Amino acid sequence: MRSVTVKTSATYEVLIGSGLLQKAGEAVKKVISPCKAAIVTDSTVVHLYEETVRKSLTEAGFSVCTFVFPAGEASKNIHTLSHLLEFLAKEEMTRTDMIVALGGGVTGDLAGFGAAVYLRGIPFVQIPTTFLAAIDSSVGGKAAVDLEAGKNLAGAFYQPKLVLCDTDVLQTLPEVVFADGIAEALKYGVLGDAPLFEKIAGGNCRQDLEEIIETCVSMKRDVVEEDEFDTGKRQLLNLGHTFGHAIEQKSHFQMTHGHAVAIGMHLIAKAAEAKGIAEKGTAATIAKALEQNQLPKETEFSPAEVAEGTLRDKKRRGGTISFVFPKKIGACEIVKIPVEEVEALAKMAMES
Ligand SMILES: NC(=O)c1ccc[n+]([C@@H]2O[C@H](COP(=O)([O-])OP(=O)(O)OC[C@H]3O[C@@H](n4cnc5c(N)ncnc54)[C@H](O)[C@@H]3O)[C@@H](O)[C@H]2O)c1
Ligand SMILES: O=C(O)C(=O)C[C@@H](O)[C@H](O)[C@H](O)COP(=O)(O)O
Ligand SMILES: [Zn+2]
Repeated sequence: MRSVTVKTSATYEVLIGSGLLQKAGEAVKKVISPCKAAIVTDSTVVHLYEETVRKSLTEAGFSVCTFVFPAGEASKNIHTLSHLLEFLAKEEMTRTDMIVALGGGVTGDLAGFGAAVYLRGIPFVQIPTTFLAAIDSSVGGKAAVDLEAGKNLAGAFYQPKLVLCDTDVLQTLPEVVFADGIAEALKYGVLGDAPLFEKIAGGNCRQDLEEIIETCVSMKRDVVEEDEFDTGKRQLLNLGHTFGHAIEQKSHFQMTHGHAVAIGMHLIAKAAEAKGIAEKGTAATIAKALEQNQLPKETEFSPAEVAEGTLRDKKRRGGTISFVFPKKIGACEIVKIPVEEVEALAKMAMES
């Protein structure tokens, strides 16, 4: 088993390895005394892993209730959050009780936000079950729901007490969902680790899962420890997300996050090359890696539509929006773009 320690406003362990679901109760008990545990999970994961986690928690002395919501991004909204909060209240959960987020990034973001606001904050644990959640969303404390107006527009920074990443559960992931995680893993490669990018681009990442998860989580840990509240360096983790989030919102959240990030990363690499920021060939290298992993690289939306969605990005400060531009595979920089130039940038990205 591997372990990464994250030291932010709260300090916690990310445990990565096989068989962790069965040991969840004992692992959680080391950081939270036996109490009432609300497992939050979706309509797919509940049938796969809820029983194992429930049994393990019960054997360790926790009493368990379960909140289930319909799987998918379309559930990551204020209505599901409201149902979750009413459920917690009905279950008479108190400040010493806890939430266990069992699922992908949608579950983690929703449950984390619920934990942050219910009674102004109760403890929570992340048990990621997608590759994307394992390498990215379960760590760092960003919790949110989408608004119709845009992605993750209501949320909080709220760190978990523990992250249990059981690599066995990734075996049941459909390839298309696994590919969502590959898009975020490629992001970590483009941001700062060219060998990681090469390994993932080759399309064999199911073989080195533990190592890849540890590498990505460690990179995220380094960034989040320096800038927990997203005022500077952490914005680098938004590579591909500025256009990507706009595409998700324009698709009414039908396109998955990882697929939208894949397109966003390719588009911004093309724009960076056209502006002379990125080394020639960077966008083509990213395009090839996406193709080899069955990920999309272009959008049907127009530059005007993408630009319109982009204006709601959280990196907007008054008249400018910060974009993350690749310089080459393994290095990126943040550049402020005036709001009125965003459509031209999107056009440059789509037409080059
Ligand atoms: N908080 C953060 O830092 C952060 C980082 C990256 C992404 N995110 C968010 O994460 C979300 C995307 O997460 P996701 O890609 O995990 O999507 P998801 O949670 O919707 O999971 C994808 C699908 O896989 C199913 N599933 C989950 N685990 C499974 C398993 N082990 N076997 C079979 N099926 C399984 C789910 O039921 C779902 O249908 C987006 O909302 C995105 O904004 C947040
Ligand atoms: O943790 C971060 O910081 C990230 O940016 C990771 C992203 O992969 C993730 O999708 C995040 O939720 C996007 O953040 P947002 O602040 O733009 O909503
Ligand atoms: Zn993301």
